[in-house]
Amino acid sequence: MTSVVVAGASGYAGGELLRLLLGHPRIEIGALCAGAQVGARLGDVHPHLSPLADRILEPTRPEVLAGHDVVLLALPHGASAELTAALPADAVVVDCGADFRLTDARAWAEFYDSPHAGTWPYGLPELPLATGGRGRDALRGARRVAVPGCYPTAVGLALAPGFSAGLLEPTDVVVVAASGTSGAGKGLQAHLLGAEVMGSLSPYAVGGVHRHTPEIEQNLTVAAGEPVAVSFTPTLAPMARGILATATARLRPGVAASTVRDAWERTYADEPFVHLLREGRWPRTADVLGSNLVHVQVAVDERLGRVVAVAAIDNLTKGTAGAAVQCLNLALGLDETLGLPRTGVAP
Ligand SMILES: NC(=O)C1=CN([C@@H]2O[C@H](COP(=O)(O)OP(=O)(O)OC[C@H]3O[C@@H](n4cnc5c(N)ncnc54)[C@H](OP(=O)(O)O)[C@@H]3O)[C@@H](O)[C@H]2O)C=CC1
Ligand SMILES: CC(=O)N[C@@H](CCC(=O)OP(=O)(O)O)C(=O)O
Repeated sequence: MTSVVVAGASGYAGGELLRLLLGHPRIEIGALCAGAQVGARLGDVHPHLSPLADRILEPTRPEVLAGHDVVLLALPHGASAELTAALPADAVVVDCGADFRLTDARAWAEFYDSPHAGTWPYGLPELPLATGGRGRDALRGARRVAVPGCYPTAVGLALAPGFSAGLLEPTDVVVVAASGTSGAGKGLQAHLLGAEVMGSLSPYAVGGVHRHTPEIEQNLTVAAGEPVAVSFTPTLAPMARGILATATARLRPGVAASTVRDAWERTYADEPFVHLLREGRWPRTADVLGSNLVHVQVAVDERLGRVVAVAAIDNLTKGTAGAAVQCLNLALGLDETLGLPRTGVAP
């Protein structure tokens, strides 16, 4: 068995990590670490995790994290670099935060307003690379992994097939995506949730300023092999979980609708978690809840010569914790799908 410590165990992403790890056949759950809630019973923080109810939250210190084979970090941005520096080089560290996702230090400084910690292998196994192969090629055996942001996962998987097949113009990409409130973490204020979020759809970070913009561009640039620019607008939706990303891009001249469908079919034919829906069916957040699935659909707006691609994920599963477990599996040389649900919860 492989021992795993979870830092940020009292948060939403930490709770989802533990839910998945409880069903993983090769993992033994070690220490559960937290910040302000150190000393609390896990059952009081996450009542849905009954098998771990009597476990006590421990401080997030290097000496508590060390001694485990795998360290899963689900902490606020900026906390990972110092902690990781104190850990053995051969421990597998998988970071759900943003600190090590971007390759461009200038983009990091612009969007995060802090020094760039560095770049780790990027945890999107399905992302087609311009050089051939997929993101997973860099994750097998990795000792450090940066788990993607939830919006970049949905948008990247919606559009990457068109960019890697050279079908789309790189300069006119528009994305609008809606997220459930758990995307904001437990810190989202209760009065906002009750009075203002529930019962309304609310755009935020409008005008190209959301910090996932450079990460979305980075992923599509990797797929295209040339710089891709994206106009991205996120929206907060009155639901606990789920992301629905709707992305449109201009087709290069002369590209036929059948070529578009073929590119998406070829890209996802063998992907265990990406399900390209039958033509005419559209992704819905409810269909992927609690699973590591990505539902994708694509259509051509023939009048305007644009592709419209839609992806749905559960932001806490494929958008964070499921991706972390998928990367952990690859890093450890295990079957990539171990411990990861491929069925949702309905209704
Ligand atoms: N929610 C989502 O959909 C996604 C989240 N992520 C990323 O995952 C990470 C965690 O997010 P999320 O779970 O939503 O956030 P939460 O706010 O729900 O949880 C944050 C966790 O970090 C702990 N923590 C906070 N400050 C410290 C500290 N100084 N030292 C030790 N522990 C600390 C908290 O512990 P305590 O409560 O005890 O203080 C809590 O366990 C973030 O980097 C986030 O960006 C990534 C993709 C999607
Ligand atoms: C609804 C909501 O607020 N969502 C978060 C994204 C969560 C995520 O992916 O997290 P990272 O912070 O790890 O990049 C946001 O827009 O900031």
